[in-house]
Amino acid sequence: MVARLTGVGEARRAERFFADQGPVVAVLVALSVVGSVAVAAGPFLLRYLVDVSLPRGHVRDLAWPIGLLGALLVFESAVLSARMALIARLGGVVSVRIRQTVNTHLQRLPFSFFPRSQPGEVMTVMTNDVLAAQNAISATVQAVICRVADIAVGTVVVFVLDWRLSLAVMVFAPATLLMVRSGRRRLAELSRHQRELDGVLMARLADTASVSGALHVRLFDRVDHEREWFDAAGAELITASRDQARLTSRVRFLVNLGIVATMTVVVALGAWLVSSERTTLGTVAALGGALLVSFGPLSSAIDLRTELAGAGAAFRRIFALLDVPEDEIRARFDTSPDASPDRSARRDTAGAVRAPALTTPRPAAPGGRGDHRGAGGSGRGEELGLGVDLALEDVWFGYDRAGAGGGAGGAAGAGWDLSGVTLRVAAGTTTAVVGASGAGKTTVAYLASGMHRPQRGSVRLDGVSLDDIAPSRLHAQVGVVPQDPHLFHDTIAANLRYGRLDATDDELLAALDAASLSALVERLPDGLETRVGARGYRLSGGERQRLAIARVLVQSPRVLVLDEATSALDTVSEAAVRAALDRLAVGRTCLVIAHRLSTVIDADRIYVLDRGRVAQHGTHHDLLAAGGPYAKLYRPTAV
Ligand SMILES: Nc1ncnc2c1ncn2[C@@H]1O[C@H](COP(=O)(O)OP(=O)(O)OP(=O)(O)O)[C@@H](O)[C@H]1O
Repeated sequence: MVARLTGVGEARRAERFFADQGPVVAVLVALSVVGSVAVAAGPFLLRYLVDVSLPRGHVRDLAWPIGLLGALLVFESAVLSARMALIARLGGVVSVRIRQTVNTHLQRLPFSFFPRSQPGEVMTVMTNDVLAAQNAISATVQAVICRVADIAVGTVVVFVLDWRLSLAVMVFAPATLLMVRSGRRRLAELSRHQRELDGVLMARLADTASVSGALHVRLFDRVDHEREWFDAAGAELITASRDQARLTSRVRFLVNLGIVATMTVVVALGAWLVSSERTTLGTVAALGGALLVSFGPLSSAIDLRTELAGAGAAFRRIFALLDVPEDEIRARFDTSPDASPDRSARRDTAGAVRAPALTTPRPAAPGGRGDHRGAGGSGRGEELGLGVDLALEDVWFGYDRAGAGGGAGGAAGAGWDLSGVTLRVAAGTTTAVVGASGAGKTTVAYLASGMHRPQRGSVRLDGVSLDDIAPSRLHAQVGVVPQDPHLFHDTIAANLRYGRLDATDDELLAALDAASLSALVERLPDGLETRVGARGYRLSGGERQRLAIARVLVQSPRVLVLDEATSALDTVSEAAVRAALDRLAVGRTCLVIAHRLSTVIDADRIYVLDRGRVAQHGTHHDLLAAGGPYAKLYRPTAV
């Protein structure tokens, strides 16, 4: 229904968002029929009033038809407001459904989607496009259910009143209807343009109004530049909406012209029929009333057309987002009820391989209750130093190949950011990855934590490929402290519980203590319940990093991936972060991405990356003694 009206094939898919709203639609249909029938009685009463009551000239003969007419109008108004309330409810349900579906889909997307997407793009879909879709669905339901009833009943009434006059209407009305169709393509084009501009505007706003965006706008004194950019884009948007309004009003004028022409013909023909006593004055008056009931919906069809043209572009964007393929591995292990009807990655539970046994006990969280996920042994104070080993085996990865289906094709070195990397971190040991900027160190961290999947080769935990481990299980085992840890705009406690939802306050305090943050939290007025501000900007850089470390302490994983960013900190902060990291690393399998060589001297093994390849590996002393890339990298820092 929506598809045909919008002229957008994808809109058919939107019908699923209100597929279970059958009862509401049924009540709407019933109300519409009742309302239209009530209105249909109006013209007959009018005819009686003009042809019978008025000539008699008695007040009592006028009173009851007028009273009944008034009562009918009141009844029709009540039906109309009930109808509007139901349509609003339907629209509300639909918009929430669309948002839920998009959100479910977003959470199931692979991480690689996000660095590629424009900031604010998703928000525009969630706000503007969902609103346009909601309005279109409400307008369509209104048009299709309610107005069809009005037009159908109106047409019958017109025929019953006088078939000759209604024939005149039948000749002119289709021409009026055709006018509604005029300018449809141009209107759709303008709507699409307007929506695109809107999207660009919102995306820029999301970028410049984010904490770091706002900081950089001010640091580079680009306040006027941003304002001018926004004003120029706004002016373009105004032009687009003015063009749209102009086109809509032109179509509306043509339609009104058609209605006036029809009415004129009806009045002229009616006058002739009355004067030649072939019909009564009351019939012509009643017919005029009935036509108003039928033509009213016709002229508002123009607004519907505008609404739907905009919705076509909105649906296209919503479904473009829903068509981004989900993370196949997550889909394979997902056992939740399928909330998204648009899942493109099929679930293949039969193909799901069991996760590794991972039976070795893992280190307990500081002051914590050990392994809470039943993935092996548990308990405070259990033997540390045991864990799982982590290995990258002949891993090939290219960002520009990600999402393109990977594949084995492509010559070595062409478009690969990692080429044939093999790297092992024995259980309970620390392995460091070093290399020049852009060598691929952070990419190794992404692969080791399953954020990106290699196109060739494999990443293994205890010999089991990450592809065969359910994401929930994998992320319980592998903790990551990224280069720029994200804190959510929530309390310290909530941020820490991102590590483990059921952690007790005591466990949180113990983790904060291990990260040397106890003093800070004690100083804060609301303690654990203090909000850290957008992205944690109410904390210092070092405090943010230590809070991120404490979060991973709460998570208490067996494998740790640390993408160090201590170079951004002053010496005191760095020492505090380093101490927290050391405490976090005890007894765990650690992969340290080192941006400063001074931090890796004690690592059990060091891998030197050079343009995505392993150039050397060994201990600090072996590598120094061997000369080569490591010695070259180390020397400048050893001064
Ligand atoms: N999201 C991305 N999309 C495309 N290319 C990327 C992306 N992220 C990184 N790269 C590219 O991959 C290569 C390796 O990047 P990576 O971030 O792993 O380097 P790094 O060794 O960690 O560098 P640094 O020490 O400067 O952080 C670089 O050439 C980089 O430009």
